[in-house]
Amino acid sequence: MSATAEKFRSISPAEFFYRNKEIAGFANPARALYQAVRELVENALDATDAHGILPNIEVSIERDSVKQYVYRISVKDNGIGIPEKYIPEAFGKVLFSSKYVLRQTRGLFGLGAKMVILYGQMTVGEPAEIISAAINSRRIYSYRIMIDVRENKPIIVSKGVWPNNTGWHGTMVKVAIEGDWSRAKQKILDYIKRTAIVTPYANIVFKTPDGEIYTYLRVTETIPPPPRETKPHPHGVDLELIKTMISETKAQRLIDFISEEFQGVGNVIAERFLTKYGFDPSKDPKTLSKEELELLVKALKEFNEFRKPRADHLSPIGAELIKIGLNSILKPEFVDAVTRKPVVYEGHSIIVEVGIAYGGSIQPSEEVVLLRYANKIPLLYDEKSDVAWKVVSENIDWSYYGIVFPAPLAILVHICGTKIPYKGVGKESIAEVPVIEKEIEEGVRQVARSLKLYLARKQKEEEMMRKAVTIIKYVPEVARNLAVLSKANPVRIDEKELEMKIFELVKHKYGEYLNNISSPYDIVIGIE
Ligand SMILES: Nc1ncnc2c1ncn2[C@@H]1O[C@H](COP(=O)(O)OP(=O)(O)OP(=O)(O)O)[C@@H](O)[C@H]1O
Repeated sequence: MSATAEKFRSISPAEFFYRNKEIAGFANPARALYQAVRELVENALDATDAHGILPNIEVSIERDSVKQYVYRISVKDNGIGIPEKYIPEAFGKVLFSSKYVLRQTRGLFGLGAKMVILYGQMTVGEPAEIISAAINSRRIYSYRIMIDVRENKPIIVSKGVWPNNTGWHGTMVKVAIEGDWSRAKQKILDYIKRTAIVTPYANIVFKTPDGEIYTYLRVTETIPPPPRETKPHPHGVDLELIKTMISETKAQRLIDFISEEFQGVGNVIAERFLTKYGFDPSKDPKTLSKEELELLVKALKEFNEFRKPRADHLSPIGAELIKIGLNSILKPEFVDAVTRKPVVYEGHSIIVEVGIAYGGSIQPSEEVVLLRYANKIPLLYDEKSDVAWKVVSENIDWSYYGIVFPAPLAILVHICGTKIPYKGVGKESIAEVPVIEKEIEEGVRQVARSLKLYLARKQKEEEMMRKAVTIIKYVPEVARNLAVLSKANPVRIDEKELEMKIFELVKHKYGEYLNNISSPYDIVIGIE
């Protein structure tokens, strides 16, 4: 038997994702349509709110009149735009991004927009169109682009330039892909709605292939402080990172390298650290041996006198905005939210935020309605494998908080940070990292306690109301009887007047529960 020789070759990142589109969320036409909208909307939001611009986002999906499986997606924003020289690669080279820095953005992998274009190319074959003007650009550029999968580079099909007379800035991306609107519709509508909940400062207009228009208008002009780039924390480094940092640093002494390139390290601490572990502070970091580098990484992770990672570069939504968002979209009877203090995960700060909404327009259901977010991205798939699901369904005993299912209860969990432990590049669920799980649990308990107080107060009010109503119910009768008895009395008593007098007495005692009741007759009708 003759063995055939194995054929070896390497493939480009574009080809890898072309072959494995499922791992990026493009498993079938329905999922792909959802994922495409998501990737483009997230880029639009990153280009606006992460730069302090109040977002105006227009999303449209149109069905091709002949090929019914073809959908044309267009997403337009008023963001910072893309400098012309980067447009082709930003949309035509897989793993090309402006977000490979330590900054809290929705985008992370340098993949999303390219996957949409690649998927469109595989299923429909039309080039994608990108129209963009960077801030202060005197021209608007338009590129029609395809991706050279083998070479992982953009193919520019055509290019246009216009004068930017109105000072417009922003980006519009148009791409045709195979989709399945009927199966994706609910998820896409949910996605847009959940995005609107955490961006109450955005205008979002969504035009569906059925000709419906969903509009989420800005309800506040308050926008979270934009995220800022930060430096790595010593506890988060590994051998590879330290090598890169050393190759890029301008510092010529170890002490300068440690104090300048890391966050949370001043000169004094850097010196104490280096002395403790026997490093010469004036040594050139570029001359460290392999063994010394290994020792340095171990020591950086171990030394516990560095300041904790800072979190002022992060951009949490904030409890007030969460409450505004939940109120305006879910219209509940009760809402509360909390932004927890930062915690540290592998040398990165993480902030967990939790919101709660109860009653009102929320439909009672057998389970908590869980609204999950990471860096302001709504996560809709793989709910059951997410750490937040574990917390609300396993760790919390809701009966302790006075909740009996079915209940009209929604919990919002937002995790933000420069490193999020997503379970995959599709960014749909978050791993069960103990420190994050604990924070979510504490946050949920905090807002659940506030709901419990509200429900207890409401129950007491209802009891008092019932009591007052029961008493008042008899007012007319007691008054009549008193009037009859008083007939023997020479002084004439007006029956009506007496009823009102007794009613006023009762109202005086229970007045705060009887705001809408001005006469005993209102009650008699109302209570049965
Ligand atoms: N609407 C937009 N406005 C401004 N810049 C954009 C826009 N869309 C994309 N870009 C630029 O193109 C780059 C590539 O986008 P892409 O969606 O491929 O990856 P990403 O957003 O960096 O990461 P991820 O794969 O996690 O979404 C972005 O980093 C950004 O610089």
